Amino acid sequence: MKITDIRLGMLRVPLKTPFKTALRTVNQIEDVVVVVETDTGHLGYGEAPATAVITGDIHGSIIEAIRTVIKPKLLGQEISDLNHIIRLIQGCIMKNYSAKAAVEMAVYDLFAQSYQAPLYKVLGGGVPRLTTDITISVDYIDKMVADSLDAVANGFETLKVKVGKDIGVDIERVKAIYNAVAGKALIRLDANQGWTAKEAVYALHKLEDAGVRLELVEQPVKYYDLEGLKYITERVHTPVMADESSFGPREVIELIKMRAADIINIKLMKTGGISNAIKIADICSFYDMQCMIGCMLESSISVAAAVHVAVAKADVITKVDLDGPSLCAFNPVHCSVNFNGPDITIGDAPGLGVTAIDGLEWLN
Ligand SMILES: C[C@H](N)C(=O)N[C@H](CCC(=O)O)C(=O)O
Ligand SMILES: [Mg+2]
Repeated sequence: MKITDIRLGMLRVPLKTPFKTALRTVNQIEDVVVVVETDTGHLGYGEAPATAVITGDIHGSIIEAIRTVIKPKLLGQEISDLNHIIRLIQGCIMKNYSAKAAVEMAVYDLFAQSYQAPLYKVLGGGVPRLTTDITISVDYIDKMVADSLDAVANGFETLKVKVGKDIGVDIERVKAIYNAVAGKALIRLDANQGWTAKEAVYALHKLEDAGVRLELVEQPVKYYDLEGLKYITERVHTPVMADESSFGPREVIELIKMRAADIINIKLMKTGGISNAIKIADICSFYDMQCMIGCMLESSISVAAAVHVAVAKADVITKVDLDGPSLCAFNPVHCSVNFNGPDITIGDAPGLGVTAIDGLEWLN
């Protein structure tokens, strides 16, 4: 099975409601889709969102990195030489993690198809079902409480509550949601770098003293502020998770050595794909550190890839934030991973099991 072409498309899907974080507001998913074609007629699928404020990637850079750098290296490569192809993808260009992730997952898709097995089986197997949280966008307190109650009514038992705006209002936001969903849902916070270290310790102590039990707090401070992350981790009971501070294995090793965080959020768009996600999971497993698997604003192509990784690494990936498809107004991707509210299941189809994508606009 040899690679004969790599085609690109754009997939746009409106969100049910605007997605609002401390970093940005978004109304629709707008992702580059990668289709790797082979001489056997098999197709491998990948997807990359342009999350400029986190990864630095924009549509133009993703498209050009794939078209002009990655694709020429991959044409003619034999899918069974997976490790060689991974080295080509990871070594041919600095950074550009979303572009690498999209192409790499399409190659993994083909590799698993060549064994006629679902991807998670080729990655080591596991129980093909997960439960995801859902994001509650940062907003007026009443709106966030209403959104949280809706999410609980729709079966979600973990809420990822976005904060990181005004520290005083953030404390009130969390208290109001906690009281509204009392006992019915676990709450994890994501400040998306919006607080200082001192603000984070102040807010978390206030919440802890008020009896608000949080599962974790994600990326309270700027991505580069590892000392700040460590300062918080040492002072609060609530577990601290690194998201924007941790991209690849190098950052994870540094965070572990510094003891700067309790948990790592693995996202394929930060790691540059499945191969580094697996390395991070293995590093964390070795150091008895838990991981979350997360996503950007992604549809169910790339989120399906993350689901397969999470299932195969379930011993260490104990937390799941794969709500991209749940945030969409509809699911245009026909795929063997089924997203049904909080419940995610994988079918028996080989690879990622993508069979069709409604509304895909071809770029070449
Ligand atoms: C969608 C997911 N639940 C999430 O919240 N991801 C964000 C970044 C998403 C974005 O801005 O595209 C995160 O964990 O920071
Ligand atoms: Mg985050």
